[in-house]
Amino acid sequence: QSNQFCDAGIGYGESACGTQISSSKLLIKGGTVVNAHHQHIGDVYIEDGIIVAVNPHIRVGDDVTVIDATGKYVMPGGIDPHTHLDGDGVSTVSVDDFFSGQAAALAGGTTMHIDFVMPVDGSLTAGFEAYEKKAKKSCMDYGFHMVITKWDETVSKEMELMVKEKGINSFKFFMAYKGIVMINNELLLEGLKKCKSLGALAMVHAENGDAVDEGQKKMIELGITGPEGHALSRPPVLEGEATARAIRLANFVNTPLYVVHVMSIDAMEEIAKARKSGQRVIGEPIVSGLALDESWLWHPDFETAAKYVMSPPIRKRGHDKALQAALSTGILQLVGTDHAAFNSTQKALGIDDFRKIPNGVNGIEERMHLVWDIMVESGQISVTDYVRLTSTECARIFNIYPRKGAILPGSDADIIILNPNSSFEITAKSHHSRLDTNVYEGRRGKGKIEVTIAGGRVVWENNELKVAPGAGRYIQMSPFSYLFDGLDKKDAIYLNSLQAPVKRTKPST
Ligand SMILES: NC(=O)NCCC(=O)O
Ligand SMILES: [Zn+2]
Ligand SMILES: [Zn+2]
Repeated sequence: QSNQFCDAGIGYGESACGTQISSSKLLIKGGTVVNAHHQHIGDVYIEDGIIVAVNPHIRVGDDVTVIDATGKYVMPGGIDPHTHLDGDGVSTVSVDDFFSGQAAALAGGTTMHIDFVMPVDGSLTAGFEAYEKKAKKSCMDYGFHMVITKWDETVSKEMELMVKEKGINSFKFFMAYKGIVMINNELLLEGLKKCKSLGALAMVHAENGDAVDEGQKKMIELGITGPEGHALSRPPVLEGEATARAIRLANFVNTPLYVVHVMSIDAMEEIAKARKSGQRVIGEPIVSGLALDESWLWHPDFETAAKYVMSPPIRKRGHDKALQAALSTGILQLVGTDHAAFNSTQKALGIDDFRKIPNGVNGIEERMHLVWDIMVESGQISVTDYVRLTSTECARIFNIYPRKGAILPGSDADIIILNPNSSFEITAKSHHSRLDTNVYEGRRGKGKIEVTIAGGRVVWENNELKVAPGAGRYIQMSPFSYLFDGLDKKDAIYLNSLQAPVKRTKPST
């Protein structure tokens, strides 16, 4: 398999890179075109990066590049709602930047991702500018969420600026990582209120950070310093508690909530309960939570065990199956990756103390294949469901549908062609991430993404990547997605119910 993209580490320029196929007119012929609500056999015609027509038979001239998709699925490119490219760990920076991470994504059928911007010294503006710079080398489209780590008038004003001028429509709050980025209930409440007023989606990393801190100290006292201590120190109950708390506070404020990386039955059941009661809560499992179990953390080889350290931890067998079932029944709505790539040398920072192992696993390249294999091949979901969970629902939640997440006239030409009769194999040797390891090493499955088209250009074909830095665009996302529809009515009903204060007589003296 050729690895034909330019490596930022060895100094690249446009001329050194594989050039992206330049034909501005493409016809994808005879495939099964799948959208979230419908599938049919047909042709897709693309001009200048936009889908122009989707019809049973489209005739074109000689100047059009034709791709035969007979017997294959033609679907919207994946959108990964949760990545950390070029991301700051506590003591080290992840190895995949906006070029290598995106190249890997494209090889795996993902054509857009939404990354988390960390503020710089508490400043959202400085954080945004830093990520704008990091993302200059992008070879696919991307958007940003913004992390909130402190609260004051400046942060509140900057949130407004991010939404009104910078195209950000979601803010993330860490309920864990005590002493680093963890926020308390008071800040979470302020943040939820501000999000509501801006029509921005509040997102939470839901673990009880105080209890995690306690759990970590206990493990070290017991002499459990290896990667298994990571799982033992932050059990599912702490994820369930924080998820429940965030859900209740969002309910109190009457604003939608997005729970990132749902890893446990405990958290999933809180989301199920809230959704059943009518609350607008979105649950995002990630591919590692669907595909792996915690037993790896007990592996006798440190390097092997450490590569599975992420937070919340990958759980015991049984949680994976429950999360899959929750996806198939609509309790959970979309799948992310939380791609945060730290290599073996970086993971070895925690050789004597699991608390120092950088948190994060790969997934940006593997998500689309694994979700197909685990969910579609197993018969748990339909092909239309697959499109919804990997692309369309993300586009809807972050208000970029139908520009993204659909194969419709007028949509961006971000498309994959998947051959259900072919197979994939995952290895660190052949993957496109800069990581020297892969948590899915050796995994095989059915269904292979043979072609990826991003912005109307064929960037992955015949196991070859043809990408160039600078081709990706920043996608601005506007506030007030469908999740906000009608919320004001609930507020009005509540306010009306307060209009009749109780008339009390004063006690006679
Ligand atoms: N998840 C993880 O372990 N690392 C990335 C940061 C986060 O999302 O918590
Ligand atoms: Zn997180
Ligand atoms: Zn994350």
